[in-house]
Amino acid sequence: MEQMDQLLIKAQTLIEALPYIQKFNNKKVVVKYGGSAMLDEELQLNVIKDVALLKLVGMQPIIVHGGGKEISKWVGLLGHESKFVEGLRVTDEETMEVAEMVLGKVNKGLVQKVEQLGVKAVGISGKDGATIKVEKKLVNGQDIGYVGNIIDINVDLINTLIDNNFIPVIAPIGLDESFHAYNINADDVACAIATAVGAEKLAFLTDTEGVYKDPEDKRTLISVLSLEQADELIEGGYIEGGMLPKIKNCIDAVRNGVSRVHILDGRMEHCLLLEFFTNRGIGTAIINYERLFEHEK
Ligand SMILES: Nc1ncnc2c1ncn2[C@@H]1O[C@H](COP(=O)(O)OP(=O)(O)O)[C@@H](O)[C@H]1O
Ligand SMILES: CC(=O)N[C@@H](CCC(=O)OP(=O)(O)O)C(=O)O
Repeated sequence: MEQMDQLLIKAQTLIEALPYIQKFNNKKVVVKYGGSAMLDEELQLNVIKDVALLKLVGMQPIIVHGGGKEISKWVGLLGHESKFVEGLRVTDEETMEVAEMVLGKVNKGLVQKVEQLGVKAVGISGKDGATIKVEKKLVNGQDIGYVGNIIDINVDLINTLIDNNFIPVIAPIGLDESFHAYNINADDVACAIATAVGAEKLAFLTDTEGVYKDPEDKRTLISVLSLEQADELIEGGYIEGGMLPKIKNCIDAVRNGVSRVHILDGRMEHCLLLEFFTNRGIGTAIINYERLFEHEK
């Protein structure tokens, strides 16, 4: 009897997913995968299984990955210390070389895992097909090296891959007008790509439950954040380090028409499936209330 109950729960879970599967059918969804949630191989496989499932039920997922912690590890092994300004890595010529090597390895590792599950994937960086065009990014007027500010996304290659049933897996590297390689914050890439392809949803998988009002107090997790509240949190100094570019990107993506932007805990098993296919909101959703009401009219 107990076994029968468990089977019924499984069936109910599938039924609960049905409206979401219909809603997102043929829709592009961008998954940004980064942080220490990437370092654990088993966790990585679970995240990739979720993305493969999104693909198999008819969505068009695009993975944009980071690898910041892995880059810092290798910069350290070479005897240097990583420096960041407003969450962005100061990138000299040597660091750029390390970043390209590490991100290339991370990229192909993710592709390998998707392929292992019988789903087609192609790993690219923003260099391929001139997908990501950048200029040098200045932070408060400060030159922090080969750090790119995205000025254009060419969606041709991404769309060709999707049209041919591949999941594009994208590393955060771009080219400037003289074809020099630049390191780009992966959150910037996810946001720019989600906007350029007109994604229905953008999910950031990171190493925190979501956004806290007070990062020291886990009870202050915010489930839904309006654009105005997000601006206030930034101005109030509640958002620090790598969360700063993430939230700024969430705000940009929502302002530029991506309907749903979520920050999820990539360390939580199957957080993507729970977010996509159940009524239980997890993590933090960043919402444009005006557009939400427009939708409902
Ligand atoms: N208000 C906040 N709420 C949640 N996390 C925050 C906040 N302010 C700063 N953070 C930090 O931001 C980190 C996530 O950003 P980051 O390390 O860049 O992630 P990723 O590598 O996945 O892009 C968290 O681990 C946390 O330490
Ligand atoms: C300019 C810049 O900061 N680039 C990032 C690119 C990788 C990244 O963003 O990785 P996560 O998403 O895992 O943090 C870096 O070098 O760390």
